[in-house]
Amino acid sequence: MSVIATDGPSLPHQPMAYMLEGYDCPAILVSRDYQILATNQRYRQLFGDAEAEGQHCYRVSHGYSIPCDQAGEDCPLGAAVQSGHKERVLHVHQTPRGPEHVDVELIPIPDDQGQPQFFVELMRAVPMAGARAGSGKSLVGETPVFNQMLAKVARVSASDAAVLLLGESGSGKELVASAIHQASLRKDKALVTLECAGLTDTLFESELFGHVRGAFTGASSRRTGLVELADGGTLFLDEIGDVPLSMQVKLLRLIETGTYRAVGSSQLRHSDFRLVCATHKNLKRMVESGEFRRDLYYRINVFPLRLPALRERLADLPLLAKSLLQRISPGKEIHITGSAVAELSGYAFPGNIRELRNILNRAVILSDTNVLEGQDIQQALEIDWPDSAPPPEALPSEPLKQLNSSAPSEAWEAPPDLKTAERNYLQQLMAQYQGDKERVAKVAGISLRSLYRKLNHKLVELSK
Ligand SMILES: Nc1ncnc2c1ncn2[C@@H]1O[C@H](COP(=O)(O)OP(=O)(O)OP(=O)(O)O)[C@@H](O)[C@H]1O
Repeated sequence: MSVIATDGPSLPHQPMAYMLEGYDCPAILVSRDYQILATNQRYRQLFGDAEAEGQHCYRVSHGYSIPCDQAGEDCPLGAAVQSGHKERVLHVHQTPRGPEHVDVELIPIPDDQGQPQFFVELMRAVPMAGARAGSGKSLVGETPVFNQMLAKVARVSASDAAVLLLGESGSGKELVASAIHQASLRKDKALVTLECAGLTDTLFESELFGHVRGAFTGASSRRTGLVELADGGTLFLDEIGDVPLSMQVKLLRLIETGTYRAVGSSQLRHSDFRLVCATHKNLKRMVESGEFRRDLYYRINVFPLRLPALRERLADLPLLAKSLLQRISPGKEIHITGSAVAELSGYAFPGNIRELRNILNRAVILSDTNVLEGQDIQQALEIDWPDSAPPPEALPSEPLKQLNSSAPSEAWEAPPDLKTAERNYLQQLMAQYQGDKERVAKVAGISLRSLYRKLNHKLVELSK
């Protein structure tokens, strides 16, 4: 344990500082005015900052000069002062390894009057996600909307509740299902996936429940069902909205009782699995129109988790692009310029991250160098829509409506010129990061000076 010395003989927080070593995760003791009073060994091992003590937590963790809530982020300390209770939030912290997601828990320690006097801040790693390219993590992102989703993923993973992942195609539902499984107590058992789209009743039943030999023509041997394989682990039903009505009742019985019969068998079997389902369809509407069983809907929808579309987290584009480029060309360093990012940010991405990956892949193939410029992206986009025809399922969000049409039937507007797309992108980042220009410049991969120029801000502001 390490405690800061203050003037005078007594250190009122010293007994609490000793307590920090009792936690098996990084822990710090913070005063009401955000000063770090003590750190435990685990914190110093992982965050390595011997000089953290005496500094403000917002500077050490985020490099901010003002508390998080004043910088537009959730501040667990501010929240705990208000509530007097434990508060939890997911933040991206600076670490010696670069930015990392941290699940922060703040425990207020009251004084004699019951008012929060000190705070114990526990910081648990979030191994399922990365906030920098090259982190080796499959789930990448750092925008508030991504972090809010991640916080829910981290929470629900610890439970055994059925999760319903809702999101457009390519937004990462399968990846999140895998992250939930990997972070759960069932991680040492199987994660078994059934893609429900396009299955006939017979196929759905035999895939899920298995069949005995001779159950139907062509069943020459016994087949183990996915439900049996998922015993002890997680069953992931992708595109649950595509399960035929006739099969929904069998699924309901399985979920309610954990029991099933293999096709052609009268023997009742049992399987203990955690259920995760996903769909890009509006199940609620399907329930109303009678296409999806209401009772099944409530069974699978214990914990709904909405995945943001890529166009809702455009500020993640540079990070995602860098990370995907590493996956596309392992071992080869491919750089992406600000103009390429600006070009991408003018696009609506109906196919989300999967589509981003395809566009980057195409751009890499088309480019003669290892630097992707705006024109490479433009070319890659044109290959996809040579006639300037709109992607059929394009559903841009509000900020992008001016760039592309939202309804397939509406006339498609050409994207704006590159300069406008670039300015839109930078303005979106400015809004996202509450006007923190240094952060915006870093995220956009341009110098602070270029940022001012591109936003038409007077350079004189730089000296402020
Ligand atoms: N946050 C993320 N960070 C990095 N890569 C991501 C992220 N989310 C998704 N991807 C990548 O995007 C692609 C599509 O993801 P995934 O298959 O999980 O989407 P999906 O929502 O399940 O799509 P569908 O509904 O079409 O099945 C994959 O290559 C995945 O690795």
